[in-house]
This record gives sequence, C-alpha cells and structure tokens, in this order.
Amino acid sequence: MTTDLAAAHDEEAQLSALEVLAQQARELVDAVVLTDVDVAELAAVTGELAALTERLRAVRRETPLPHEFAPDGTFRHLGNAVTGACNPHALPLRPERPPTGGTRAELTFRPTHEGPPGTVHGGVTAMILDHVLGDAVAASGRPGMTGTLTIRYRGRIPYSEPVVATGMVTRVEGRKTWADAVIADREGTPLVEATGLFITPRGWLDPANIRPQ
Ligand SMILES: CCCCCCCC/C=C\CCCCCCCC(=O)SCCNC(=O)CCNC(=O)[C@H](O)C(C)(C)COP(=O)(O)OP(=O)(O)OC[C@H]1O[C@@H](n2cnc3c(N)ncnc32)[C@H](O)[C@@H]1OP(=O)(O)O
Repeated sequence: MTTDLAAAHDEEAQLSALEVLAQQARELVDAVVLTDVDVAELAAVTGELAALTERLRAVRRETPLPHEFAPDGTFRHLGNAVTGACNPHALPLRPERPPTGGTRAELTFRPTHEGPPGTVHGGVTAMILDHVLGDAVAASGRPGMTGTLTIRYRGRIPYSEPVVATGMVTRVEGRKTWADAVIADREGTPLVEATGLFITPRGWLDPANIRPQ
C-alpha cells in the first residue's frame, strides 16, 4: 500500500514536470515562429534541439497520456491535442462548466496560429470549436464523437488578444446530440460560430464503459 502511494506520488511528480516541459516547448515553438537570429545561430540551436530530442526519446510511451481520473477525482486527458497540459500542441484550452450549463473557455491565440495576415487560421479555430462543442455535449451527460461540424466565419480572430468560447447543447435525439458554439471578442461580438452533431458510440451509452483506458 505504501509502495502504491509512493508510486502514485512519483507518477504525479513526473506529470507535473512534463507539464512544465510542455509549456517550455510551446515557448520554443513561439520563439521559432518569431525568431530572426542569423544562420549560424539557427544551425547551432538546431543541433542542440536534435540532442535534446534524442534525450526525450530515450524512454518512450506507446501512446500519448490517456483519458483518466486524476487523484482528486477529476477527469483529465493530459495528452489531448486541444486541452492537454502535457501536450505542447495544445493551447491548452481550459474549458469550464458554468452553473447555467454548457461550457465556456477564455483563450488567447498566439502568432503560431496565424493563417491569413494578422488572423488566426480557420482550421485552428474549427479545432477549438469542435472541442468546445464536444465538451458541451459531454457536460450534458452523453459524450459523443463529432459526426458533422459546420463553421461560419463572421469576423477575423486576432491573435495575442483574449477571446471567449462558449458552447451549449441545443437538441438530443437518441444517440445524436446537437450543439452550438461561438468564439466572440471580449465585447461579445461573435467572430466564428459552429454547429455540431455528435453521435454517442453504442459502447459509451453505459457510463460504466467510459473509463480510463
Ligand atoms: C474511453 C473514452 C472516454 C471518452 C470520454 C469522453 C469524455 C468527454 C470529456 C471531454 C469532452 C471531450 C470533447 C471532445 C471533442 C472532440 C470530438 C472529436 O473530435 S471526435 C473525432 C472526430 N470524429 C470521429 O472520429 C468520428 C468518426 N466516426 C465514427 O466513429 C462513427 O461514424 C460514429 C461514432 C460517429 C457513428 O458511428 P455509429 O456506428 O455509432 O453510427 P450509426 O449506427 O451508423 O448511425 C447512428 C445514427 O447517426 C447517424 N450518423 C452517423 N454518422 C454520422 C455523421 N458522420 N454525420 C451525421 N449523421 C451521422 C446515422 O445516420 C444514424 O442516424 P439514424 O439513427 O439512422 O437517424
């Protein structure tokens, strides 16, 4: 028992350190996107990064960190591409579940996410909205997989400025759940809107099956 507790403690310490590394990796990506150092310095940094990459590859997991319950009982997916604190690809988005229902997240895109000049790439906002819709659907008690996703781009989303994403379930019919989501500026002006149809796989109908893998 004591050994189990010690092992769990070690694992959480490793995850905390990995979270810090992931944040540093995000800083690195941002630095790469904006750097203007000379050729010799670019080559020197590339060499150092190659060496660091090999050190991380020395001991590997077979898959990204899984869906699981944290020691405090909350559900987490630290390897998630959108929300995963341990995944440098993730913003990470931090969705909250307001008492009024649905989901809400404040976020700030970075220059890394640029598509058109001064504007966040439409595929990046679609990815965020897919997750916000999915989180709203999960919050309603029936998690599902995206079946269809419709996006309407109404205004350019700037990076380096905070925006707000919200999502809400609009209809449920058997295993199908529809939801609406929007990314708006701080004044509430909608910039990108989304509608999604989520299908609950048969195997997820029994909540007892939605367990960590
Ligand atoms: C251990 C797991 C733990 C999970 C816990 C979750 C916790 C949540 C926490 C936090 C929130 C997370 C939020 C995540 C957000 C991100 C979500 C994504 O990006 S998901 C990735 C992209 N989507 C896919 O990869 C789907 C790929 N497609 C499939 O797997 C299947 O096609 C699936 C499950 C969508 C449907 O397969 P069938 O076999 O269950 O469906 P059939 O029986 O054929 O159809 C059922 C009904 O649905 C319609 N339908 C099926 N697919 C449709 C589609 N693509 N579009 C529209 N309708 C569709 C059919 O026409 C049918 O309708 P009729 O009953 O006849 O009226």
